[in-house]
Amino acid sequence: MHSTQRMAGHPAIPWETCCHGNKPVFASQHGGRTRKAVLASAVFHSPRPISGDRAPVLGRPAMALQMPRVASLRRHKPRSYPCQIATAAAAPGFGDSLNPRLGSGTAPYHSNTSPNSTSGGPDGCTADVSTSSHGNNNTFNSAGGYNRINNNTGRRGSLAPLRLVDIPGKGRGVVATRKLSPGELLLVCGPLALVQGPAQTMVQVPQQQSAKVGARRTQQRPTSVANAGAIGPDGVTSWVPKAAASISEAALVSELQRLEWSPRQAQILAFLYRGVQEPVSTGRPTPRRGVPATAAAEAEAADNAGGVVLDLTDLTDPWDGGDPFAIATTPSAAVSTRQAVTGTSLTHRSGLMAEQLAAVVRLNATGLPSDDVLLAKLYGRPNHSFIGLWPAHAMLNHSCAPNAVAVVSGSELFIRCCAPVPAGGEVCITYSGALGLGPLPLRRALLERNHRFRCMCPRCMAEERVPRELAQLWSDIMMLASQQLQPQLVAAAAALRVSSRNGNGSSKSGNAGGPSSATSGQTTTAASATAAAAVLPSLLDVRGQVAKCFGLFEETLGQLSLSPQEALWLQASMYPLYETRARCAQLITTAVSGATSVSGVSEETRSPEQHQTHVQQLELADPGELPPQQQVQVQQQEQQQEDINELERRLSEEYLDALSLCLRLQGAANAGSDMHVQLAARYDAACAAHVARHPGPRARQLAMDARQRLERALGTRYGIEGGSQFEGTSGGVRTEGFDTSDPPMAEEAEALKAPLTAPSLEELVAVLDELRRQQLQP
Ligand SMILES: C[S@@+](CC[C@H](N)C(=O)[O-])C[C@H]1O[C@@H](n2cnc3c(N)ncnc32)[C@H](O)[C@@H]1O
Repeated sequence: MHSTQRMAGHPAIPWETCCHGNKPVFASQHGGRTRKAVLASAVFHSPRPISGDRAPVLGRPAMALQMPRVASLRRHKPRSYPCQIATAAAAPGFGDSLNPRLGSGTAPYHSNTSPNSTSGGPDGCTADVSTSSHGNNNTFNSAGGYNRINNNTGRRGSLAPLRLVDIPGKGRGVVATRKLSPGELLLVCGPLALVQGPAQTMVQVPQQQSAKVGARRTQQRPTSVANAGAIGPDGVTSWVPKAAASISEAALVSELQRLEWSPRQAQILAFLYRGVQEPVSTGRPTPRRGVPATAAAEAEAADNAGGVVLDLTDLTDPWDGGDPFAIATTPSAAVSTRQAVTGTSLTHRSGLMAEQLAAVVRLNATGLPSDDVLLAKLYGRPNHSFIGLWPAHAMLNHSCAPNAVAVVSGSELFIRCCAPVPAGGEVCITYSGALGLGPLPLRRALLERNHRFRCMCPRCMAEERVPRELAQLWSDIMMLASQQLQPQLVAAAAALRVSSRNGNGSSKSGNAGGPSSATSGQTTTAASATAAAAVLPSLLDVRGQVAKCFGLFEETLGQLSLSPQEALWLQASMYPLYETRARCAQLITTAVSGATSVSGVSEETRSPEQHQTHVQQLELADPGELPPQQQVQVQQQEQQQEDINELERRLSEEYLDALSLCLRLQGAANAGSDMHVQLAARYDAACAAHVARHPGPRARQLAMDARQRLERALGTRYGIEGGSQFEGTSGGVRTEGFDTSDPPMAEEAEALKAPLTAPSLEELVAVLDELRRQQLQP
């Protein structure tokens, strides 16, 4: 099981001496005490080369790592496509969607990705902006108020002072005319058209095995931290319904063709189509993908939009309140894009032909395997896969360090600020989903391929300054992590699952049966402990390699002159490595727990009656009254237990540290995404389990810190009623900055509070707990 990949020139590392060749020393012939002693020494003496290893100096050949040459990043074919809404949402088959802009946010480096503190800095996209030729700024209240709410429900609209402008090199975009803060609700958008899949009431997470381990352990002793805060044995963290349907762009095109259009909706559509036609000149100009319009259609589209100035507020509620459009359901989704597009070349009522409608959809639509799971649960609604066109949302440009996040709930799309935006700064979302947590070449390739522009956001610019040799080294490290270390972890996790299943079965039979079944139960438990121990060498190997990669990466990062924010962004681009580290630490914790779950070979071979007597002796007898030989035995066992507890505490802290760093990186580059929230919830649960098992001031501090970070992540995505991190917000609607001396505005602000009241932290945490309980169910 040992990997042969080692850092060149590094001496054998101490823990290798604990493994005889490739054979684990934890084989059953070792006595319980011996096994534990070896186990403790193996883990305690594992290498700590994080800062100790020499880093290559700049210019040194990048391949300091001995690893198989792997396909270059550029040739690496991602398994799924980015989506416009930052999310980890990945559902089986969704990546097969015909829509290249849709699909899961699954990171390409691992078969399943887990889904980061909300420390994401300002986007800095303060590009020279000029007032839009399209924008009608009359409705904007320069006193700092929101724009009008133009619908019957009083829900949809622009809630912050935003302005639609022309941004050089990007077409149109949205800027803030005052400072915005994380958690602030910016836009509540209604769709122009929406296709939803069938209702999904079941939220299934392929993490059950890990959860079962947790359930079993809780019967024996306090919750294991590794299981309480699990990233999951396969790194799957998504709460997305399993049966999520794949909906193609074609379904949305059909829906656009089907709808009865008034001139207003036709204008909005033509307005969106203009974005398809306009050339983009950022960086290296790349060809736009817009389908050349026929002269007649172009003239008609121009006519429809011509002279009409649409503002952001005109786009937030295309159907003027309510849901006059019927939400289409999936049958039409079965139509392929080709059929839908070539089958009809009719000019649409908007003046656009089917090809042009398809281009509008391709460039502006958004779809996911599920709308927001947490909100659906909170409001008792089913989830739906969907593809929709929200025109106001479609005005937001992309940044790899987004400062806004979009959340779809039912037919509504909410946009919240997720990192501070200075007055005049551009408000950007990410189009990359989880793939945003990858390196520059990968992000660029995907954006160029799917969206036809070259991203020049501050994060990309910082990463562009990294010397070629280092970029190559980092890319090699990522390849090692994804192509070798992660598969090794997946195999180890599978072996642990099997061992825990055996252990689970044994404890049942031991409880239910008579003496003979108890004996067989103990034997199985011992076997499962041995199996858990057998996984450790492979895990320790991964841990050593990850630590070396980490040392190299962090040291080379230190050689660059970067601001703290830039350093965080670059670390976020190596997220898979950080995640591998956390996962490895988690699995080691689980394996060690499993390996130490029986207390020795002598116990294994005792008869049930002998065992019972022994337990009573240990628990009830005053050690002073025991015969000397037994006193020594009791002391030895107590010492062993202390050693194991200390080992578990250190491993648990190592896991929490790794998880904490992952959370920080999510906050820097993916704040307010569902991945961020899920990870924050896991960190919170893991810290709570840690403090239960290893109480003390440090553990309590960790738990408090985790709860604050969860609150921040939730507040960023959903807004929190009275959240401590979000002073100035009221029910998710920020009232500070509103000119309350203006009576109509104050009224509107008041009216908004009711329908948009944000959930409280308690409500959200209760839903998170409920989701976790569902995960624990077999
Ligand atoms: C959903 S639209 C955003 C609004 C668009 N700018 C418009 O005028 O209609 C997506 C398109 O905007 C442009 N875009 C978005 N983000 C960009 C960026 N960071 N740099 C350059 N172009 C960008 C690309 O042409 C992309 O295909």
